[in-house]
Amino acid sequence: MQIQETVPLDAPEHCPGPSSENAGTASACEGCPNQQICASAPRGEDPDLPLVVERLKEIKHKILVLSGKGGVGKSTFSSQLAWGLSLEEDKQIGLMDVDICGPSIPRIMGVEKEEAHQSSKGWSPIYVCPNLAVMSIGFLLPSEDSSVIWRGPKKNGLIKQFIKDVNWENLDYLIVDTPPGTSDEHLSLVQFFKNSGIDGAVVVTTPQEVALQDVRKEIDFCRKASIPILGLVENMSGFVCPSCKGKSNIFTITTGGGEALAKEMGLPFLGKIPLDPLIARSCDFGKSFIDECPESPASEIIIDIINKIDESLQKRQ
Ligand SMILES: Nc1ncnc2c1ncn2[C@@H]1O[C@H](COP(=O)(O)OP(=O)(O)OP(=O)(O)O)[C@@H](O)[C@H]1O
Repeated sequence: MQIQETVPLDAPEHCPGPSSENAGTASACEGCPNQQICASAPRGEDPDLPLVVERLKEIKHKILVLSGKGGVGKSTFSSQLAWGLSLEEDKQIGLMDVDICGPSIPRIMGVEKEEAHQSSKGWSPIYVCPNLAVMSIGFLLPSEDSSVIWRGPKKNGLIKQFIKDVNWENLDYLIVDTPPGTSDEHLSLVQFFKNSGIDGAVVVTTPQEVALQDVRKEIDFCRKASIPILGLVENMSGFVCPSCKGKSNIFTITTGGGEALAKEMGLPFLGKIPLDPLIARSCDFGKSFIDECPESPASEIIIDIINKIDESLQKRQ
């Protein structure tokens, strides 16, 4: 199933797409909240697309990390995935944060006080260890507050600049931490990554019913945009008591949680990561949880999920 990737998901019926000749002026545009923006935006295929494709050519595997809801642990999982993949020292890993309104990767990766530097080859990512580089769109924002009111074309322009100008060099894996839901950022990512290929998306949810509902929309978005789904991760799946190690469920699971949803939607279920205060602590201190607490059951589960993702990517080659 292929859709016009540039048509927003909340667009009116018969939306011609923001880059079409009659964007903002067609009869279908009447009453659309984006009409003004579309009417004034540039037309046709983006002339910078070849530059974006050239930049992304150096990256072997590209993985999007998505969630329907905010706060379910998407950035936490993205960071663990990056740390975990970097344990193979001969592999080069990049972690890219495109959450314009709430970039949290710099803090989680312990680089929030760093500044990105520009060279003749573009922006250099920040290395947290020799084979793990991090870059956040937050490093390019003029001020923390200005981004919150940005809409469609301006966000799209910033994401394009970000993808085009960051000099990752040769990467084996690029993990892209996205904002929650299906917003302008996702449409831009699909537009800029489509010609160089996205290997797939990992979708993160909690077992809570409201989170699962939104995940269905995320899965639908991936299917419409022809993004393969590598699998579903259930995060905050029960609480492990630090003293007795007993597990209790925090969210009432009425429809079977992430595992049942994955089965229903015909997707691989990658695993259940428990709520563990030590995961939150590692993130707050910018450390790798799997390095800090290798013996923890949560670490074993995270490593198992990473291995499953890696195996599925190798099979796709
Ligand atoms: N398994 C876990 N155990 C304990 N705390 C967790 C776990 N996963 C995430 N957290 C904590 O939950 C909070 C939200 O996580 P995170 O920022 O990764 O969510 P998110 O989905 O990326 O949010 P947003 O969509 O707003 O960017 C953080 O404080 C994080 O440390």
